[in-house]
Amino acid sequence: MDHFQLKNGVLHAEDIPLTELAEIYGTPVYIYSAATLRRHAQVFREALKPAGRVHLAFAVKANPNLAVLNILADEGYGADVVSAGELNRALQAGVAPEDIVFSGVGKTADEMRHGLQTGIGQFNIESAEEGHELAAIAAEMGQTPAIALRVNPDVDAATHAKISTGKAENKFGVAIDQAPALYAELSAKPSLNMRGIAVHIGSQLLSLDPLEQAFGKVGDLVQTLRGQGLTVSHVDLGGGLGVPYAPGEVPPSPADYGAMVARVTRDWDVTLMFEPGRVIAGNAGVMLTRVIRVKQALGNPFVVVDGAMNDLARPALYDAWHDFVAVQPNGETMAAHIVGPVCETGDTFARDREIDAVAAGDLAIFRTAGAYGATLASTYNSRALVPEVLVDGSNHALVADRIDPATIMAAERVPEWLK
Ligand SMILES: Cc1ncc(COP(=O)(O)O)c(C=O)c1O
Ligand SMILES: N[C@@H](CCCC[NH3+])C(=O)O
Repeated sequence: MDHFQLKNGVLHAEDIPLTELAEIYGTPVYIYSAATLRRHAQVFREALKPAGRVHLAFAVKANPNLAVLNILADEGYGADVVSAGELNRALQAGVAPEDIVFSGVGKTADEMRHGLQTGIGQFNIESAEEGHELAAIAAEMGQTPAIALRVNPDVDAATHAKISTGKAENKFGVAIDQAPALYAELSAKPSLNMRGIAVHIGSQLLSLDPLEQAFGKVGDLVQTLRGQGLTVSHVDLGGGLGVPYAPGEVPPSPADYGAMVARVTRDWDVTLMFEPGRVIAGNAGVMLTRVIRVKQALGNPFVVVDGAMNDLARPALYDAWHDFVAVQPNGETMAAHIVGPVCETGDTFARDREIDAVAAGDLAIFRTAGAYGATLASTYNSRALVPEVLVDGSNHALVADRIDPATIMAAERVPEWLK
């Protein structure tokens, strides 16, 4: 069920009209629905019931807001983190250290120490170099962290090139053919508890086939490793499940995903781990924006909104589609380009799109902005950092301030010698 719905002609977030939220918090602003987050967390968990022993870790990168993480921690989710900053957020939100998985190709020595001091549940290591470095640091600290080796199965996830991670040319993981030798080498290190394999081939996947192909290769690897007398008790299958953005886009349902996972992993006898991000948070958020003006042009008019590429970067980065919907639709439509005020041609949300008719001063939302939305925001063009609001039934609260350019400027210095 969609928690952003029209009631009496006005789009609401749960029980609150978006007109009211715009009045209170200003625009542009991200609005999250707590009910949607909880429901998605529950649906995903339910979908994986047939797969047996599972550990769910929300991919913090998708939406690191502390209020969002609190909700997911309450739903029993651990956290998949890729930096000390994300690790600290997860801890602050109440995620137990043992439920935290540390992924990423570029963990620094300091970040490894921090993870070890904190007692996180698992490091997913992505190279021989990283494995040796972590072994040395763990030995120094007298620890034996649990480790999964992330493999690169060389499978085409059929998603945007910039969010594909499982092809041989991508920087992620160890080539799957090299995994047996490296796994054996690292298993011999007394300071590492080698316990599993991790895989994540990309994000916004719209077909289960590449996932099934990758998981099949991982299953073969598990057999090979066990055949070598090595222990494999955990397999982390990553995230990646897509969400519908554009009309006609139909991603596999969590239930279909769960059924495929259960079928492919039936004989593995491991604890399965998952790192969902977008499927939990994507549809739980919208970006609310106000039309500054409608500029007539040679072709279709430009609808200039007060949200920009620095607030919602996905269209500029990946040519991504986000539905644009008027908060108080009048039943008419118009063909237009939707653009922000930033001085880049790439600050374009849509071209020649048939949208709800809007005029200067009207409110509208970009849908499906709860994942990789606010977290990718910047202050480019000295714009404010976009704020975030959480709605929970008839409650609403600012969960991330609008950081204005003066605050950013206050953190800058002109050296004495230039004065
Ligand atoms: C290692 C890892 N795990 C999990 C995720 C979350 O992916 P998604 O948001 O597509 O579920 C990502 C991002 O693609 C990732 O790189
Ligand atoms: N930022 C990307 C997803 C990146 C996934 C990171 N592993 C997006 O908005 O689609």
